[in-house]
Amino acid sequence: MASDVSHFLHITRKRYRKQHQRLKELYHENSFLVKPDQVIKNRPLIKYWRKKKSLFSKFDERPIFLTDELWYSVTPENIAKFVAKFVKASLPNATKVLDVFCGAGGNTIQLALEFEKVYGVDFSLDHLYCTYKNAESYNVNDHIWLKYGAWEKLAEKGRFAKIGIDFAFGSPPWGGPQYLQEKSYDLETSLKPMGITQLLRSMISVTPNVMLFLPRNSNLEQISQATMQVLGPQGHCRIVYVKDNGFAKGILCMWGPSLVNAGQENEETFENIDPPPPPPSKDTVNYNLDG
Ligand SMILES: C[S@@+](CC[C@H](N)C(=O)[O-])C[C@H]1O[C@@H](n2cnc3c(N)ncnc32)[C@H](O)[C@@H]1O
Repeated sequence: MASDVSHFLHITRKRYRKQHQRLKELYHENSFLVKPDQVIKNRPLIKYWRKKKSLFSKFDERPIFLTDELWYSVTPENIAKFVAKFVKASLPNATKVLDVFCGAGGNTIQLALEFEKVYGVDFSLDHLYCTYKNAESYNVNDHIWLKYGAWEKLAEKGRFAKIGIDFAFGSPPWGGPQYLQEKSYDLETSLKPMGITQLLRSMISVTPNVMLFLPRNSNLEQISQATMQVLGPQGHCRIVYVKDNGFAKGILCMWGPSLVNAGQENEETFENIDPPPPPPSKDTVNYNLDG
């Protein structure tokens, strides 16, 4: 379905004139469209180009839009699909969900395939535009509502506190591919735009059901500390290690009783995330997704 420019200009209000104009230009120039014969000049991006269909399975069928930064920061489709299906199974009555750092829409799109309304936030207009265009390629653009702005400011103003968000997801910037150079990733100083305690607090102010996608070498002690600081000594966090084709991709940290108690408590390892998992149940001990 082709959209006209008026369909996504709600990303910026008329009063943000510069951003409004920029969005119109991006649209008219079809900016950031990845062409099939594109020459990737930025060498570190070549490895992402080679596995582009793991980022968006529709790469060869439908137009996909990515900035250089998004090539390495978009959530691969099978992980995003797993997240969306896991949340749907844990919170079957949820209707409104929030993706705090929506980037290229990897998570927003999969959430929109499961839930009625997905709010996406990003402080990059180029990225919001990519989210919208990619959502169009997956025919879910009518389910998404995009908000331009820095999350810390929107949270401080309580922008999403009163609209009844059922679940909030966040894949915050890890600081580029060099995040693995730290033996133990410091979640208070390396995570952007704020440390884990502040980020969790800001998301919990919107909904009790929160999930973050974080580096696999994250300092778990800091997650425990953040949980206690924000939720008190009785607070619980569940950590799921995500592996794809045998490679650890990151961890999913979740808060809120429905997410924490779905399936088994404590830690699990998820192997090869395609095909999507069965709905979590109390009886499930480990999800073996190797097929
Ligand atoms: C790791 S990417 C998210 C990838 C996304 N989940 C996807 O699948 O495409 C992080 C995103 O957060 C955005 N971002 C960084 N700091 C932000 C802030 N303070 N407020 C809102 N968005 C921010 C960046 O522009 C980037 O698009």
